Amino acid sequence: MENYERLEEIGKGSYGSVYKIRRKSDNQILVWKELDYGRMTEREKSQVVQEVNILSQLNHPNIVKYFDKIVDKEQKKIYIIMEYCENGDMAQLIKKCKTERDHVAEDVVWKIFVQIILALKECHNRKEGKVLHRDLKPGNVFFDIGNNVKLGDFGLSRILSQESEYAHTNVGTPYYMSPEQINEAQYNEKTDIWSSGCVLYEIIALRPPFEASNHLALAQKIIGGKIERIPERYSEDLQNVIEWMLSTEPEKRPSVNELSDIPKIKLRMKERE
Ligand SMILES: CN(C)CCCNS(=O)(=O)c1cccc(Nc2nc(OCC3CCCCC3)c3[nH]cnc3n2)c1
Repeated sequence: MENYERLEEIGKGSYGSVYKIRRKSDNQILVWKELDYGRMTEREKSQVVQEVNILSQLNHPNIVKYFDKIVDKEQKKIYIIMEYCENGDMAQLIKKCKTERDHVAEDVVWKIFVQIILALKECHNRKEGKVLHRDLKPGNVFFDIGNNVKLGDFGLSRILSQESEYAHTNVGTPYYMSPEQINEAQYNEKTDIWSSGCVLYEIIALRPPFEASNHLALAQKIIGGKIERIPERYSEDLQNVIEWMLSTEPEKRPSVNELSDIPKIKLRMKERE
């Protein structure tokens, strides 16, 4: 802890507080996420260790970098030290576009989309075994100082295993819940594809693909699978890829490899090599 100076709180995740910190050795600005394991079962604690180990192995320009962990036995807290993304999260960008009645230009949408797919490719195609994000949403897509996309909180959401009370604290509306999750089927990489489709839709339409005033109506819309066409200014290509990602049946959704073969995506991936 003495290696770091705690600066201001950035916000509260479903697992605990997120602080901006300064590493004293080189004045680098980072963040730490506090995880209170005081009320966790032995199984949950071993899951945290396992998830943090996976996080430490993920090394990709479009995934928030994990640096270190500090275990405070007295306070029963784990501090996960990660890369700080100066330009905030996509939820803020969407809010800004809405208030300024300004849309994100189509080529910017493709640039963001390509980086999300590159991050998912790193995880879904990982040779030591695929890693699922499990909680993709605008609040988990960050931008660094160069406006590069950084997917955050990989695996952290799995740390909140279903039975732990933490998992139910994030009381937000489950806009991004996939049909299979509603039917309590198994979560798999196609579920990450679904939520990425929801994120993409929201950057474009500045609202989620499915909205309702209560969870039941929302679930019916999600299972119904009908989505309004994205604003006319955006191309058919964009509409088609979103519809493909939001197929109600997981098998019908594209894998990250199939998405990478779409010409407009393939082209931009080459540009980034
Ligand atoms: C309280 N709200 C208004 C949000 C205010 C704050 N906006 S914001 O959009 O998150 C924001 C603003 C500027 C910089 C950053 N950088 C940042 N944030 C992280 O997590 C944010 C945290 C995630 C869980 C929920 C709470 C917030 C990171 N995780 C790893 N690297 C991170 N870099 C974020």
